[in-house]
Amino acid sequence: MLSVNQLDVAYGASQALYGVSMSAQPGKVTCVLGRNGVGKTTLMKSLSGHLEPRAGDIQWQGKSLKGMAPYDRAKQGIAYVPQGRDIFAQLTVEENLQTAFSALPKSQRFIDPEVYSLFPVLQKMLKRRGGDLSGGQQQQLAIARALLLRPKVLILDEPTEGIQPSIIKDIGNVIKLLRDRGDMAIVLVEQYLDFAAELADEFVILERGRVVASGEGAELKSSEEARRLLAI
Ligand SMILES: Nc1ncnc2c1ncn2[C@@H]1O[C@H](COP(=O)(O)OP(=O)(O)OP(=O)(O)O)[C@@H](O)[C@H]1O
Repeated sequence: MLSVNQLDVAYGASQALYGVSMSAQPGKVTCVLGRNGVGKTTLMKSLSGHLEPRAGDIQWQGKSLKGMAPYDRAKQGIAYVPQGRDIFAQLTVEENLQTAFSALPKSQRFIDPEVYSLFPVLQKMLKRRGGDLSGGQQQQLAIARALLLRPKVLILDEPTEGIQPSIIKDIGNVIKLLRDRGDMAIVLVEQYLDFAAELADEFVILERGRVVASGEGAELKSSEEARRLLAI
């Protein structure tokens, strides 16, 4: 289990998270929801090791991740797909996938064909440059690259942002499939309540850096409070 306990995170003098606690379990999708600027990305960057909290702790399988760099967290199986995707525009799709290899032992440095069965479009585009892909295809590439790490925790920061509906549906199906395998904890940041409600087993809602609601995914669809907190 990934557990976040009383996390405070600040950018210099400006505090972005206040006493945030949450957990994510294998075989479940945990959705982190909230409007723009409430601290969702700050929380994800703290999980991935790109930001070090001012107070509180993050534990994976009972061990603190304090001070552990993103690269070492990736080696521990914590994979992060950032908002904006971070695809290398000048590298081909294949080369983008291969950038995952540096965090893998030599025996695992190959592109698992499963990635192509999850995202068939990538196989067709292996020699195309990352920058020539559509936003949706780049998102699929970023998720595929993270999956090559054989993650135990998969962190997806707004994978649906700016993406056409058919690809959103495909990404939703992949998330369900990965969840149903039972060995991966998925943390999904979302702005769209309907997409989140369809996938969430658990949820937390942030407002101004604090957790203001949490519960079982099944409650999300009918939750008036969720609608109020997420309405623009
Ligand atoms: N690099 C930074 N330096 C200073 N303040 C920052 C920085 N990044 C984010 N913030 C501030 O921290 C707060 C939380 O931002 P964050 O990006 O985590 O929110 P978010 O919920 O992910 O928003 P969005 O949905 O727009 O991505 C905001 O007030 C934001 O202005």
